[in-house]
Amino acid sequence: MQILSGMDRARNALERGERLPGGTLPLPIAESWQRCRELGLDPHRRPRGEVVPFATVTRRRQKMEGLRRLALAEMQVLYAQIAGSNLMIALADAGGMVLDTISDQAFTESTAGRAIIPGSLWDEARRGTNALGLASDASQPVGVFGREHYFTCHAHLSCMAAPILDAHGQVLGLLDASCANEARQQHTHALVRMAAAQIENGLIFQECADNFILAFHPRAEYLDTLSAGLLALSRDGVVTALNRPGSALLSGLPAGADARFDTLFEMPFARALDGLLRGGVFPIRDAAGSQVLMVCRQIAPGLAVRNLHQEPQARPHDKGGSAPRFVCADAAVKAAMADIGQAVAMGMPIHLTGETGTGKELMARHIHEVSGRRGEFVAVNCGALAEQLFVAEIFGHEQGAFTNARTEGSIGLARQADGGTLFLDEIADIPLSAQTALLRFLDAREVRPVGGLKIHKVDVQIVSATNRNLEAMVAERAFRADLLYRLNGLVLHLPPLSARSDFALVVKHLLQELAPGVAITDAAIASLAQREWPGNIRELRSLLQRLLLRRQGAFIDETCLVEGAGDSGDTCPACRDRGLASRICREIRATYRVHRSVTHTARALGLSRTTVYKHLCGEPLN
Ligand SMILES: Nc1ncnc2c1ncn2[C@@H]1O[C@H](COP(=O)(O)OP(=O)(O)OP(=O)(O)O)[C@@H](O)[C@H]1O
Repeated sequence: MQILSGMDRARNALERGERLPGGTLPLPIAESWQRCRELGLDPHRRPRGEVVPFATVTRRRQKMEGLRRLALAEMQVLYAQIAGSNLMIALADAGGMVLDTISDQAFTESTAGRAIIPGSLWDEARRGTNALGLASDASQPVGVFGREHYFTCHAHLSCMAAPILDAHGQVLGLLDASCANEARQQHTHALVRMAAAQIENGLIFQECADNFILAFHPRAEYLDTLSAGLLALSRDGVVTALNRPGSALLSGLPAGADARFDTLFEMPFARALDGLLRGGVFPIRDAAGSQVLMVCRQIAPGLAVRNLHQEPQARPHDKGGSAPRFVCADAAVKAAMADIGQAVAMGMPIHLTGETGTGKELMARHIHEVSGRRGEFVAVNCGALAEQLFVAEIFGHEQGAFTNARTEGSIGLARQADGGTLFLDEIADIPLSAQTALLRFLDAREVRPVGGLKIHKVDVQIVSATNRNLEAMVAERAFRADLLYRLNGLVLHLPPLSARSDFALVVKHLLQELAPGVAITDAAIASLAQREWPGNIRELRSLLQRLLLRRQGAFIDETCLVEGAGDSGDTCPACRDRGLASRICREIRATYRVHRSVTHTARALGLSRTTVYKHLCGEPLN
C-alpha cells in the first residue's frame, strides 16, 4: 500500500473539494487555502495574472521613494548573499504589487520570472496562497514552499517574504526571495528577515536625519546587531521613531508617538545625553527598572561634539570579494576558454577574434595568468606602430642603429616579454614588411636587434588579436597565409555583446566594478538587452558610467534609461522630435521592453494594441 505524505493527503483533499485533513499543513497555509477555496479559486487553473498600468507603478514608486532607495541597495546585498541560480528578489508595496525585481537570468526567463514583474499583483485573492500575499495579510515573515502554493502551477517555487514594518507594526512594503523549489536554501528565510530589518533601521536614519539616534540593548555585544533597539529623539527628548526590537525591549512602557525619553527611562534626557555624548557605552535603567546599555549612533546636527559619530549598524553579512575578474558564463565563451590551459602548457600561440570591445585584451591578460608565467605581459598595438619602426620596437635596436634611434638602444618588446606573454593586438594592421620578420621570430623564437649581431633566445607566450577577417585579408594578399597559420594555434572567438547569453551578468559585473553597491533592476537590464551594442562591452561600460553620473538614487531602474535615452533612436521614426508625442512613444517602447508583449504593454498603459504596434516600429517584436 502506498503511504501518502501529509502534503499528498492535503492536496488530494483540496483537489476533491473535501475537508483539509488536520495537521498536514502549517496552520497559516491551511487557513489561506480555505480562504482561496471560499473565493472560488480553482487550484488547477492559471491565476489571474493582472498587471497594473505602468503609470500606477511609477506613482507608487514615487510615494515609496525613500524606502525603495534603501530596499534596492539591500536587495542587491541579499541577492549576492543568497547566490545560486534561479533566484529572484522582489520589492512589493504593502498590498503585494511588485515594484522592482533583481534576479538571475535563469529565473527572469522562467515562467515564474515572467509573472513576477513590476506592476504584477500578488494578493491572495488573485494569486492564491503565496508568500507576498500572506506576508501582506499576516504582517509577518512567511515562507511558502513548493506545493503549499494554492495554484499547482506555482508548485515548483519556494518563496520567502518579510514585511517591512514601521514601529507600530504597519506594513510599509514587502521583500520577497523566490527560487526554484529544489534550489531552496535553509538560511534564505533568515536573510530575508534580516534584510527587512536592515531597511527598517535604514528608514529611521533616513527619516530622522535631524534627530539623535540611540541604540540600546541589555547586553553590550548586541548593540551592533539587528536585535538592538533604535530610538530617534528630537533635541528636546521627544521620541520620533522606534524600531521593532526597540518596541519589544520597551514593551509595557508608554513608547507610542510623542512619548518622552524621560518617561521611558529613569533619567532626564539632558543628563543621559551628557553621559552619552562623552562616548562609549552608557548604562541606564528603563522606567520598569531593567538595565540597558546605550550608545549614541547619531547626533542631532549642529551640536558641536566630535568623535562620537559611529557608523550606523554594520551589515550582518558583508559581501565577500569572490567576484570573478570578468564574466564568462556564456556557453560559447566557456567552450572557447576550455582549451586555454592545454594550449599555454604546450606553448601554442593563441589568436583572439571578435568585434571591438568584446574583451580580447582582457582575455589575453587572462591567458597570461593561466600560463603561470612570471615574466611581464607586454601588449603591442600593431596598428599604432609606424612601419619603419615596427621591427626595431619589437626586436630592439643597438645604439644609433638608425636615424632617430634611442641613443642608449632598446632591448625591444619581445625581449621585455621574455618569460611572459607578448600580446600582439590589432595584428591585422602589421605592415607587410614586418610580417616576414615576425614569421621568422615565431619559428625560431630568437631576436637580433636592429644594427646588432648578437642573437637572443626569447621564451614568450604569443597571443594575437584582431577584429578583422584575416582569412579574407589572406585571400586579398594583404596578410601572409604562413603567418596566420603560425598565429592561430588555438583560435578563440569572443561573441558580440548582443549575442551573449550572460548579458545580465556582464551588466551586474560592470556596475559592481564601477559603483559597488548600486543596484540595477531586472526591468532595466531587460531594457538594455534590447539595444544594439556596436561598441560591445566597452560601450555598455560607458553607458553605465553616464547613468551613474546622472542617477539620483542609489539604483538604476528602467526609468533612468528612458530619461537617459534622450536620443532619437528611442522613439519610432515618426515621433522623433515631436515633444509630448515622442515622450508617449518612449514610454510605450520602454514599457514594451519590460513586458515583451504588445497585449501587456497596451494593458499597462491603457492604450489600444494598434497604438502600441504603431510606436514599436524598429523594435524587435516577440
Ligand atoms: N567578459 C567581460 N566581463 C566584464 N568586463 C569585460 C568583459 N570583457 C570585456 N570587458 C570590459 O570591456 C572593456 C573592453 O574590453 P577589451 O579592451 O578587452 O576589448 P577588446 O576586444 O580588446 O577591444 P578592442 O578590439 O577595441 O581593442 C574593458 O573595460 C573590459 O574590462
